[in-house]
Amino acid sequence: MAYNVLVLAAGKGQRMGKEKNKVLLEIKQTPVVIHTCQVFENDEACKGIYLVANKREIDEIQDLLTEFHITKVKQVVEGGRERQESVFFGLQAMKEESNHDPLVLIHDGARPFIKQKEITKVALSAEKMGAAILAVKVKDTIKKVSHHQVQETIDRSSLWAVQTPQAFRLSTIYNAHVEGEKRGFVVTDDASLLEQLGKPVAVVEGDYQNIKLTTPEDLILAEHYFELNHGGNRDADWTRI
Ligand SMILES: Nc1ccn([C@@H]2O[C@H](COP(=O)(O)OP(=O)(O)OP(=O)(O)O)[C@@H](O)[C@H]2O)c(=O)n1
Ligand SMILES: C[C@](O)(CO)[C@H](O)COP(=O)(O)O
Repeated sequence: MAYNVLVLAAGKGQRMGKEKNKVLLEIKQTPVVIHTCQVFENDEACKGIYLVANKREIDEIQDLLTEFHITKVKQVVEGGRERQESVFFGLQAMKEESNHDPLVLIHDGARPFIKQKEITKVALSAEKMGAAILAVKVKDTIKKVSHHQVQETIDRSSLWAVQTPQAFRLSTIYNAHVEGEKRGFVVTDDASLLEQLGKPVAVVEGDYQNIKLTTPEDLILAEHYFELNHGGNRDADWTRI
């Protein structure tokens, strides 16, 4: 099973509240997005990385890719205003370079703790089912709230928290983005486009450690996950940033 991966790094990281884009923050002197790319660089099933970045950060990211020997990057693509647009720009670049219909994994650059096991699981599921996502069962009680009043408690037995990578045939997800644009779909993940078009999406159990670095407290968790996975170096000094 071979695939190309689209790594998304063109956000602003506003919820993180730091001076720089959160995917450029460092864990042990290595930027988050490089940690993410290294996972795919080391996966022999990954045949190409397409990295989507902010226009003003492309040169910095190109230098980082060289410095950290990320050799599988085929293109660094300029992102869009929203994640959905960034994905579409990345898919367009991938489609222009592909002479076949490869499996494509779409992954948040802000999720550096993705593991090989989950990548393989979601890719194999998509190869079989056409589309697959990683998700983990929610652990909290979820309520619908309006004006600080509980409206409804949602039965959590069927609720899952969705992660990335999300995996598809390139033509499937590219066409879904085109159709979604035509119909004015606004989505926060790519599988939603297929769902709204009535197409099936398989769910593969993910790993709770595959967190998306979003708010400052995620950085504390990231430091511990890094130690857990890379040995006990406490070099991740978030106060430096
Ligand atoms: N226009 C955008 C927005 C987001 N992303 C990427 O999509 C992933 C998930 O998005 P999110 O966590 O929301 O990142 P930001 O948009 O940067 O965060 P915020 O909403 O706090 O600004 C991130 O790796 C982010 O870099 C992107 O490539 N292009
Ligand atoms: C794609 C995603 O990570 C799945 O949970 C999530 O939807 C991204 O949302 P964000 O607001 O762009 O971080």
